[in-house]
Amino acid sequence: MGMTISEKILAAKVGREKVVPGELYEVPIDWVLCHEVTTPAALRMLEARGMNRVFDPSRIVAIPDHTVPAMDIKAAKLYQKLKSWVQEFGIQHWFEVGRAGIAHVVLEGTGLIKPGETLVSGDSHTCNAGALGMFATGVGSTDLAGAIYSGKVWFKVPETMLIRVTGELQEGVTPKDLVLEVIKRIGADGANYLVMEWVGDTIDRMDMEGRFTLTNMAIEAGGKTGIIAVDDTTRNFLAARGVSPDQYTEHRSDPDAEYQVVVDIDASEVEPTVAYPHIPSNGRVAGSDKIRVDQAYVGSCTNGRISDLRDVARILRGRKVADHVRMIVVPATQAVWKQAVVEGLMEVFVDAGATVSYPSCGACLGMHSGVLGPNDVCISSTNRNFVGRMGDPSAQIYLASPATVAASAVRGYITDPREFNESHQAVAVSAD
Ligand SMILES: CC(C)[C@H](C(=O)O)[C@@H](O)C(=O)O
Ligand code: SF4
Repeated sequence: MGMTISEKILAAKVGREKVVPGELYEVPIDWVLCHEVTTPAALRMLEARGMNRVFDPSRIVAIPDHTVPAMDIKAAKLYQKLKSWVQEFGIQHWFEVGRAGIAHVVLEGTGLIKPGETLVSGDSHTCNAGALGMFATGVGSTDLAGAIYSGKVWFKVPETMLIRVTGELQEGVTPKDLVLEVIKRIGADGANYLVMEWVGDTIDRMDMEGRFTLTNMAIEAGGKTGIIAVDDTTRNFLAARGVSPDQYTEHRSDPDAEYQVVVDIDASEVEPTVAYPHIPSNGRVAGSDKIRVDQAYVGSCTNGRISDLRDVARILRGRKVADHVRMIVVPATQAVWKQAVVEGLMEVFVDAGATVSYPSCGACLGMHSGVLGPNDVCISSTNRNFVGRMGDPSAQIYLASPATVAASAVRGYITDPREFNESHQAVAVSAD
């Protein structure tokens, strides 16, 4: 029996020919990502036990992102705790506020993390990096403390769910719609402790940004992580960041690898999908119901990349956000922010009546820059719509693609973005 890509990565790391799902291993970790929300607790755990050390300062990446620039004194203290630790231990990869953004998106583009490697962080969306053909997963503060101290984490080798996607996505339908459709089909616990491995010609044609959106949301189906094998798209993405193939190991699943379950998706049947409150698996076709929105939010580690901002600008260009809607666009990183300036997207947002906020997690987790009030209705390009996630518990969060968020902002109610497709517009004009 062959092995899956994730089994091969774990086997290589523990120095064995083969690993089998269910086995427990202490796995060497190549990279530990630290942000200011969960790392301080791990550090305090180590300090309390007189174990205050780091396994390798060159293998730790520290990026404050959730509560920065600090919006209150508590946040300022979390940031200070992370930064003083970075300075004390000479953590090599420190990304200061103003030189970074959302940690997962910053990290994916650094050229530090590479195919075949292992990555952990005290953050559930660490699975994002799986699109680079690596084993990346979120851990709790205790495991994070262990990883910082020893460079190792215990894992039970997970089984894998194969998601096979074939065919063309329709115009106006994006990877976000695809992943919301998959989570709708399998359920919010459908991939519990499974690796979600994405294959098929749709994935082969997808750019890295779309692939990160897919692997990012593995945790929303309970997945241990998401993963996509290396191909030319991955190699070119890495080459653009100065990383050549001799610097990493490409693993791929054997044809006779064993999967716990296989999910087949015809991409051409996927529609713009909106996850209704209060769970990401509650998907329905965008525009099925006329739902008035108060806030339209574009950002997060799922959908705050430049291609997402382009999708939004395409719809907002020459149009206005509806009078009763406040629209907030949050570029995921400083690099995305700058690129949006260069491409003139910022002007489009401002002209349309949307505001732009600094790169951070912002309102994705109800921290700042767009926290929802009682009964607010928000259409959001983020990844979770749990009760109270973005603010008041009575607020309603609808998850969607950036295009759907933009279309809904313009109309003032949740709208199918295909209404803004060029072909659709042409038909509308000729019918006039
Ligand atoms: C703050 C952090 C622990 C949390 C996570 O683990 O995912 C956050 O990033 C989130 O998206 O809910
Ligand atoms: S952007 Fe949202 S989902 Fe991503 S790490 Fe930040 S809070 Fe978590």
